[in-house]
Amino acid sequence: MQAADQPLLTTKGLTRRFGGLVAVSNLDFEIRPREILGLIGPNGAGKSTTFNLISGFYKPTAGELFVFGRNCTGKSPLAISRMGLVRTFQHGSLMRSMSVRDNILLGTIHGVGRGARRRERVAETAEMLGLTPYLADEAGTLPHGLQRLVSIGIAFAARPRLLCLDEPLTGLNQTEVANTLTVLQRIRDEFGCSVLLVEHNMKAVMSVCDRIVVLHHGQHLATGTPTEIRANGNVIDAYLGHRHGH
Ligand SMILES: Nc1ncnc2c1ncn2[C@@H]1O[C@H](COP(=O)(O)OP(=O)(O)OP(=O)(O)O)[C@@H](O)[C@H]1O
Repeated sequence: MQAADQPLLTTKGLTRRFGGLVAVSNLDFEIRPREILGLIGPNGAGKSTTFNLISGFYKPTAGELFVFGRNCTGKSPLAISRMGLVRTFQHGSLMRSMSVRDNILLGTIHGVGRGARRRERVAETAEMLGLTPYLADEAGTLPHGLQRLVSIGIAFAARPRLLCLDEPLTGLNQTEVANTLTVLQRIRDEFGCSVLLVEHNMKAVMSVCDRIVVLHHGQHLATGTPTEIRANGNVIDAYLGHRHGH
């Protein structure tokens, strides 16, 4: 059993090179139970690379990755997702021609049980995300904001302990952003699930995250609460000074 306060994920010296370019350099950070952690940084800072490293899609050039206390360095995406770390993709993960119900059902393939249990899980997930009225609709016909929620629903239907979201707010209007942030808070508060949020919408990150990790040129620049990050001179110089309010 893991101690209640043991980090869900820890990286030690995580490094990824692409030829001569060091996309992520010697990165140490952790994700704690029941927290929404923002991962931010200017374009090219190394956020997506970090995201791909921790979900097993990229192998690190150096360094180690621990998931729930186990060394998972070099493990496959499937092995990592079966340990309870589930991710979404920047451009959505849904099957456009399938119903919302069948999309969410895809997220229950592993570890949920048989038919009735899976259907129950779909209903509970849809309720949680406000998708119940759309269960029979073809996913590709829904407004953009609802499609994003379906993608989150597919990932969350597996009831991960850590849900990793890659720019889930891109292209959403203000109402859709607010709605999605409420969903993320409920996922944390009601299910005790931690969330890793890679996101450019700074206002949203500042409002929803418990802690924020800032990358710059592949290097760790700062970690802190939103208040600490806002006041951090290095962050302001490197990033917020140019992009705050984006
Ligand atoms: N597959 C790859 N091959 C070569 N270089 C890559 C690859 N993926 C990323 N890079 C480079 O690594 C650096 C970090 O890129 P990454 O996509 O991780 O940054 P990011 O912070 O996610 O940027 P953005 O906010 O623009 O999505 C960039 O210089 C990028 O060009």
